[in-house]
Amino acid sequence: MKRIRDDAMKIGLKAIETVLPENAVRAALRGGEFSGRTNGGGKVVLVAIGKAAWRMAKAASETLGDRLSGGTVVTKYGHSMGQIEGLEIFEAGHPFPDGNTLSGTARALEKVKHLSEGDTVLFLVSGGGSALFEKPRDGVTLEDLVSVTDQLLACGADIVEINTIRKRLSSVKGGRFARFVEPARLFAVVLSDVLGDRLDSIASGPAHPDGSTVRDALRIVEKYGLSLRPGLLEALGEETPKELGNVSTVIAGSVSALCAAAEKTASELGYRTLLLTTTLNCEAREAGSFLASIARQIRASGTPLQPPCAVVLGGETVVHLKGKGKGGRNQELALAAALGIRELQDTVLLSLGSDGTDGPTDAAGGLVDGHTAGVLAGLGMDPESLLAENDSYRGLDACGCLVRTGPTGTNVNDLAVLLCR
Ligand SMILES: O=C(O)C(=O)CO
Repeated sequence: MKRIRDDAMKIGLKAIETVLPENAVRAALRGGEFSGRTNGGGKVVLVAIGKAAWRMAKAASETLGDRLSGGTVVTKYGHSMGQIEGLEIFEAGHPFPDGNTLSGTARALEKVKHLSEGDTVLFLVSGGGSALFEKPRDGVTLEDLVSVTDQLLACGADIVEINTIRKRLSSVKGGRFARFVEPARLFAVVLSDVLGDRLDSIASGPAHPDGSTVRDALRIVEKYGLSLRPGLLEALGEETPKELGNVSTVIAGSVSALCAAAEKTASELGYRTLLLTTTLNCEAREAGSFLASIARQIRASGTPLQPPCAVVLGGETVVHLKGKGKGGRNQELALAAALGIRELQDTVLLSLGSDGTDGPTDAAGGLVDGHTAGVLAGLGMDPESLLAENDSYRGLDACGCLVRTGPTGTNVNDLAVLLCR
């Protein structure tokens, strides 16, 4: 089993490497679209927002050198790795915006305020941008934003719903930042952490026409019984830009790129590949059992693929916590799969978060095989009880099946790879 476990790790780590912010930004800036846009001269001013902002900005600064006329980076506390020549760096609150969010954003706006038609704003966007890039709409306070974010995070709303509300309380979200920089052009490089790569939802879409409407926003308020004071309801009633004429966008990293890279390595290692989905979004343990059923089918009848084969999935599963244990969605998926592939030879399942952090643990996910359930039983642990207690971390740790990568610096959802040799 060692060889196939090693193959799974190679596939997972190489896939993450492909979507590291540095690689993603360099590839986007070397592409013809950006060069074509900036060849005619004019200033290029950088604005980088999100958890990967520092690393994206560093790569842009190294790639563009003195073509950059300064800029601003706003990232989460602890995510800056020092000064970058010519750029101002702010660290700020996440998931709740704070005073630094507002001052970092104000500086960014200041620098792009008086640009002209031949100038370009290089806008580097990554997950977390909603909390880190903010200028509240007139009449909306920082305290309002914190209270609304708090309600939205607690009520079970998904990221598209959460950001539908955030956009309307903001002067920079929902396409309004792109309007602000007019007549300059804006070139956005986006590292997507939203399933389906909805550009109007990633970081609340500061430079993308907003696909959501006032009606959607009001429906969300009603659905979750949000308590908003009248001034905020008024802000929700104002429509966001639906068309922008000054923006080009490249999605430089996403779960699709993560999966494509996994398929490529698997195929180089001699596996037939099948990309099953890039929008996996169900309960983690159900995804694990489903993948185990596919493994059994492959072993029994060579369908849908003959071994050696790799089935690749991307997305983000959910866990509805019932127990008091410790774990994460990837670990729970792996543990459920371990039960289902019990005693299958040459079969492994890897599930890991591309950011290197799975739930409130130091692991990125789990790597299990046909022996894992038996090993757990030998240690006196019952996989079913571990699952019932949401205690996947303890079980996988005990049998050496946790994957620890440390923080990877990127964040494009999760990857699962089923390998059968
Ligand atoms: O809106 C955000 O900040 C997210 O993390 C989703 O992109």
